[in-house]
Amino acid sequence: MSDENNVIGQVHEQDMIRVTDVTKNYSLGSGEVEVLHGINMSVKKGEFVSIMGQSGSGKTTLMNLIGMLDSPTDGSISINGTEITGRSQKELVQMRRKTAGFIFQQFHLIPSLTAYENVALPLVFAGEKDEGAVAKAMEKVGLHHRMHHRPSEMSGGEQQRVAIARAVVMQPQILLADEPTGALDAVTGAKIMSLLKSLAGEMTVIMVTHNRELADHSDRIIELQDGYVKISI
Ligand SMILES: Nc1ncnc2c1ncn2[C@@H]1O[C@H](COP(=O)(O)OP(=O)(O)OP(=O)(O)O)[C@@H](O)[C@H]1O
Repeated sequence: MSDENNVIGQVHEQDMIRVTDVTKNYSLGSGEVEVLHGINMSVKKGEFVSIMGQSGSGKTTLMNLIGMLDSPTDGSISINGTEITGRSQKELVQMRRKTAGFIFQQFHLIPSLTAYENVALPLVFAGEKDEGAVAKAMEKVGLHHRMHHRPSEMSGGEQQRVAIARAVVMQPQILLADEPTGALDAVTGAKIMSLLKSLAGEMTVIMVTHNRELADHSDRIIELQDGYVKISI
């Protein structure tokens, strides 16, 4: 694939995410395998972008790099104008805490904690106490009436809402969602999509999905194929 096909959008002052010539290799027993082959893309502040592509095309790998959970082998990534490549683990943890919120297909709530306590966790880890922020996040996801329920006492959709509240309680600039509706029925999934859509603008939302219908709710779709950007609509 030519470099031209691999360039998405123009570099722009308002870019929240800028990925430049990013490659990612994983070590595999005898050697290394390259799974991202020079990705170029940018996402504007407040934009809602879906990343699509077949299984193994590199969606989660790219998402983990943007979310500072992993580092590229080569190339550079900047978030809101700040270069994140070449940083120490400690710096990355700090930047991630301030900048990014994550949600996953499985909600990853702590079963023994109430909804309120689950949402408050990032504040606890940051050594902050802000009951107003927890209430505000719960309100944002429409779950202020479920504050004291435990995950087992909530539906899947409600649990994902709690996970979203936890992801946004620190007011991240970017919300990263990996198959956020994969464990939900179609109606519940559509409601979660509306919620994500309502959060975009206030923050930049990146969603990995296999579902084209869901991706159509976003502002733009970036499609990966075998570690290359295939198309951006
Ligand atoms: N830690 C790892 N070590 C070695 N190879 C890996 C590792 N993580 C991912 N890979 C490989 O990298 C490629 C891309 O994986 P990735 O999980 O990013 O794909 P994906 O598009 O998110 O797939 P899916 O839709 O199935 O989740 C795959 O071939 C995978 O086997």
